Amino acid sequence: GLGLTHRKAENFGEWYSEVVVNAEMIEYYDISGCYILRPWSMAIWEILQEFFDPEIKKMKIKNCYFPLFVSPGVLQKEKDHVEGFAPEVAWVTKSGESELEIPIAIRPTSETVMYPYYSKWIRGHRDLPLKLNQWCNVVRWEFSNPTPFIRSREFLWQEGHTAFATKEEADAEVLDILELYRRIYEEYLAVPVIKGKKSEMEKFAGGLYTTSVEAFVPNTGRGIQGATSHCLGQNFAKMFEINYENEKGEKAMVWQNSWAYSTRTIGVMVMVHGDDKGLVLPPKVASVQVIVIPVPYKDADTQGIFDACSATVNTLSEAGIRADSDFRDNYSPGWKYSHWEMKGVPLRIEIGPKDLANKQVRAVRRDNGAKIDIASDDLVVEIKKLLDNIQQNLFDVAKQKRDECIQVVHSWDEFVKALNQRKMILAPWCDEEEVEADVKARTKGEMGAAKTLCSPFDQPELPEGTKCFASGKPATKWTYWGRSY
Ligand SMILES: O=C(C[C@H]1NCCC[C@H]1O)Cn1cnc2c(c1=O)CCCC2
Ligand SMILES: [Mg+2]
Repeated sequence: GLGLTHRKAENFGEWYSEVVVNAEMIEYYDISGCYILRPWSMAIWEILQEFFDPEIKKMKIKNCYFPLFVSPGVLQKEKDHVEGFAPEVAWVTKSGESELEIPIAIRPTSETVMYPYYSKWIRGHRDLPLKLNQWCNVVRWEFSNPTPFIRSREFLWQEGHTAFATKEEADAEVLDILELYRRIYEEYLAVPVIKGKKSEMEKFAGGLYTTSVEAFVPNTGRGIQGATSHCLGQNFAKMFEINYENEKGEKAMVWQNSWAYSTRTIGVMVMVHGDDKGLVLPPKVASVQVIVIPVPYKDADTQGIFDACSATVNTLSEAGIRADSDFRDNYSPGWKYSHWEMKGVPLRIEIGPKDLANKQVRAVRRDNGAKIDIASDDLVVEIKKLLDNIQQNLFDVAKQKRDECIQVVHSWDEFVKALNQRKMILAPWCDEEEVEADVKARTKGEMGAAKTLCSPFDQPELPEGTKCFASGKPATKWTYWGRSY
């Protein structure tokens, strides 16, 4: 039949895999960890791109495209950048039958591809700021459990790479980009996120500091890094000799940022909003916001019903609403209801003989199943209101569920208890790296260890004398901890 065989609350992993396939978002591929993005999910990626790309263009960031291949020399150039990641780098070693003289890496990220040319292009202060972005794919040969959208060996992302004369400019841009990432999650995907700073252990090793938006999946009790915006400081400038002659004629190194969001955003949305009927799409990212379904009745005016459906689609489309109809005569209305619910379409419109006679349509909400009769004359206004309401409701429900998962703790025992209750834990911490390492060691297990997710910019009051939950030393900041993806 049409329905899912796994329930979200019972077998999350199987439920998720089934939803992304049954909603026609993903097709599994014969190479492990690689997935086909079908139009239903590609459309979401494009909608997010249509928001983000104009926004970075407003910031005078320009798109470019660098090669997929990285020569080994530069990849190894920034030691702490690559050492921890080396096993994930995929290499081309042959062409046809012949071995390549020198193996070539496939980009896992593009710092080392781009920065030798930043060094060449940035000579004087007039060459700054240099602000480039590229929309591309990257390859990371991950070994831990591959999951569509969330962890795949190839994924799509944008990666921004900017260079400034001053740290102040870099610091400001880090936060401007992070706000765009928050908007992607909260305004488009209806997923609540927390903005914060990564710990020294969790930050991008090659950088100065990392900020991120952190999401949370209540069903698994795991945090997930939604997107990152790093200040690289002058680390890469030193490594790749990216310096310039400043106004005073002195040689100075640039200050750099790099920032990315990826197709992982789509997986987070599926996990947060999906239910036992399948995908639930926030209207803002739904390629079809309204599906119109005729409900013919044996001797009733079938042509009239089909005409009313076409007119409804046209009226909505002209008003800028993404509407479509399902006129297939080889499926029953009931089958169609289940099919479009599985695909997560936010609103269904049914038109049967009674609706026709009463010059109305019946709208059914995907988020809460509510049925609403709408006079055809009020169609556009009422449908727009419903779509806005669905968008807001999905966010509110997700935020309420996420907030219920947040647990404030003050001691180790409370921490362990909350961890076992699959919570997102807010704890006072001394911010010492070896203490984080110790927490990881003490919480190691088949569910994975606890780690810091971020230290929220929005810090609660930290009373004088508050102790670190893990070390008992004086706490210096509130930090979110949890198991993660
Ligand atoms: O990619 C980044 C940092 C940075 N890259 C550019 C966009 C923003 C941000 O993600 C971190 N990183 C993650 N994963 C890997 C690498 C790596 O540098 C390098 C080698 C293989 C795997
Ligand atoms: Mg990784």
